[in-house]
Amino acid sequence: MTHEPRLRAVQNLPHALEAFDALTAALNGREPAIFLDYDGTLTPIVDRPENAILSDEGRAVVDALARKRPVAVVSGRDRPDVEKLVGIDTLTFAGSHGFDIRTPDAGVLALDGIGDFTALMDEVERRLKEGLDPIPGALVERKKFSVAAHYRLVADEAYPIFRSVLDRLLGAVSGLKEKPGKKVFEIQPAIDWDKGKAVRHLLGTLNLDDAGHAPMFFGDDVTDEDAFKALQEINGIGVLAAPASDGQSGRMSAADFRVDDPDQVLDLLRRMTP
Ligand SMILES: O=P(O)(O)OC[C@H]1O[C@H](O[C@H]2O[C@H](CO)[C@@H](O)[C@H](O)[C@H]2O)[C@H](O)[C@@H](O)[C@@H]1O
Repeated sequence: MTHEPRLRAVQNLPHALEAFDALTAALNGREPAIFLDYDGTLTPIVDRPENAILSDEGRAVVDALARKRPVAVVSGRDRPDVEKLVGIDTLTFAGSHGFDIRTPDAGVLALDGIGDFTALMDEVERRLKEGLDPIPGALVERKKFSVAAHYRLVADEAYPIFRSVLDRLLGAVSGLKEKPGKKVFEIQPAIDWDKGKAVRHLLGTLNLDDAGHAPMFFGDDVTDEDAFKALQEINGIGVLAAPASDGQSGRMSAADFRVDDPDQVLDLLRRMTP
C-alpha cells in the first residue's frame, strides 16, 4: 500500500528547540539514529560549493554525538568530497544523493540496481561543460552518480540560456532524471533511488531497523523531502533546517519539526548528545 505523505506548511512545523519535549515524546524512549545532510544543514549555503566548510565547532559537535549515537551523513555531494569536508572517519557516508554509500565496517556497499553509470555521467558532464562553460557564473560539479549544474552566480538575463542547455541535454540523452535543489539542477541516472531509499537501506545495513531506534533525518532542501517522507512510513522524525519564512512562501514539507538554520541544527545535536 502506498503511503500518502503528510505535508505541512513550513511555518506550521514546531520548532524543535522550543518544542524539545514534543521531540522527546516522539522518540518514545527509542535511541535516535541520526542522518545528517551537509549543505544548508551542517553549513550555511554559500556562493560556491568549495566554500561550504564545516566549522571546527560543528565537527566537534557531530563527533561528540557520534561517540554516543549512530550517525550517518547523507549528502548530494560526491562521497569522497563530503567525507573530506566532514573529516570524521568513524561515520557512515552516503554521497551522490544516496547512490554511493560507505560504512566504516562494510566499506562501499553494492546497491541492487545501481550499476556502473560512469559512461553516462561522463557524457552528461561533457555536454554540460560544453554548454555551460561559456555562461559566466555557471558551475558544473561532477559527482560519481550525478552532475550538478549550479546557477547561483548566473545573472538573471543568462538564466534562459542556462536552462536551455539542460533541456537540450535531457532531450538528447536518454536514461536521465533531473532533480532541482537550491539554485542547482542535479542530473542523475533515471533509476528509482533517492535519499529516502538510501536511509531505509542504511537502517537495515547498520542493524538500526528495530523498535529500539528512532531514525531522525536533518535536512534543508527539496531532495531531503524524500528522506522525510521515507521516515514518516517508519515512525521516524524529520527535522527541516529552514526559517518559518524564508521567501519560499507556501513551501510544504514532510518534516515533523524545524529549526532556523545550521547553527540551530548544531544546538539541537548538542542537546541530543547524552
Ligand atoms: O545534500 P546536501 O549535502 O545538502 O548537498 C546538496 C548540494 O549542495 C551543494 O550545493 C549547494 O550548496 C552550495 C554551497 O553552499 C551552494 O553554493 C549551491 O548553490 C547549493 O546548491 C553541492 O555543491 C551539491 O553537489 C549538492 O548536491
